[in-house]
Amino acid sequence: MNAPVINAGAGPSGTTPVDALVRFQGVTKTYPARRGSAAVEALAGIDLAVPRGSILGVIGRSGAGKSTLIRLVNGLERPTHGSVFVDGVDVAALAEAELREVRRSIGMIFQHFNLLSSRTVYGNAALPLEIAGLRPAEIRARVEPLLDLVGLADKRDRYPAELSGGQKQRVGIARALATKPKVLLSDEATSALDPETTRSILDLLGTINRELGLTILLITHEMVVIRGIAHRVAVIDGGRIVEEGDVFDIFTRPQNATTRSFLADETGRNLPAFVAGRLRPEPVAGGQTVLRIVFRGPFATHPVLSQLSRALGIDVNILGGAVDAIAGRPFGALVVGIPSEAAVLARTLSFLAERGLDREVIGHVA
Ligand SMILES: Nc1ncnc2c1ncn2[C@@H]1O[C@H](COP(=O)(O)OP(=O)(O)OP(=O)(O)O)[C@@H](O)[C@H]1O
Repeated sequence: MNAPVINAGAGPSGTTPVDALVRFQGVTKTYPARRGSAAVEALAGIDLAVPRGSILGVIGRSGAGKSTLIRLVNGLERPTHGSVFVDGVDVAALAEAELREVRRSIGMIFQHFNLLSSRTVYGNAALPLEIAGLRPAEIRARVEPLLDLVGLADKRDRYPAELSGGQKQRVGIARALATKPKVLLSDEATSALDPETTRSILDLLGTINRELGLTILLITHEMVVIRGIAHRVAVIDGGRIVEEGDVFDIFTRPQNATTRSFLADETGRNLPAFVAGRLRPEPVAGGQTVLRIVFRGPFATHPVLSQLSRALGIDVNILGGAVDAIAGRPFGALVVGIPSEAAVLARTLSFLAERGLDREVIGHVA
């Protein structure tokens, strides 16, 4: 197979073919017309690689095509055109019996956990191994360390009804790992959980990725999931990948409108209401020009605003923003007001440019 060369961060400036554990190549999925409803093109022209050992997050709104994408990986759906490779095997070309074999190398966790209420924690985690025909001693040797890994060793004889949502998802993770999969598919696995529990489940998935080297493909509608765990992100909208790249790059320099809207609350892109309501396109005499300044990496911790204020002899008014870390790297987006004189604006923009900061004039206020 001639692997297409794409930039997935695995080599210098995108010149190295990615060692993809999962690869979508020219994938289109059209659900045929049914009585009373037209055909739906759920996915169109998807080219996407999940590099081996990495975590790729796919984010999109409801109906964007996320579930379809993930169901193509385990062969629950077949593409209308194109191929989906899992470790080099085109799952779309497999007969049902071969597909069952490949599915053993794919673990999956779900939004609503999908546990059997009549089975204990141990019984749920052991289920795929029972189905695969392993002996009880082999099953025990596999499941007990997994219950330790997910922090549920002391709950092994409890039933799902006795567990919290986070604990249920930990059982789901143990069950997904039982067959030693090559890839873990996560379908909105934290969407039913509160923020703190979400954090702990994401931490667990991060640990599993690092310690077991497990490749993870996750779909979500929450940017917090992407920033918490993913190395790379693909933004899907209307069945197409509209933006894809390193999480820090996409968070700090989003190019696409859909990406920007997902990021609005995350990274200080939303203007405070008291500014947004007063914004005008033209400068106002005696007023302020409103700028958004993006600090990336080491610049996030530099006292650039006080330097700007001193160098130009102006007041810099902080109107909003956020300073945080994304994928472990410092990042800030601040909205500031400076005196709205053309000369001040020109000098401010060149001051910021000299320091390598991204800057954007948003408008003017009285
Ligand atoms: N089995 C099906 N038959 C017909 N249309 C379908 C089928 N499954 C999904 N679709 C349609 O395909 C499009 C993509 O759906 P999909 O479930 O993949 O999106 P999604 O991003 O996962 O949405 P959500 O977050 O709401 O689950 C939608 O327009 C949906 O209505």
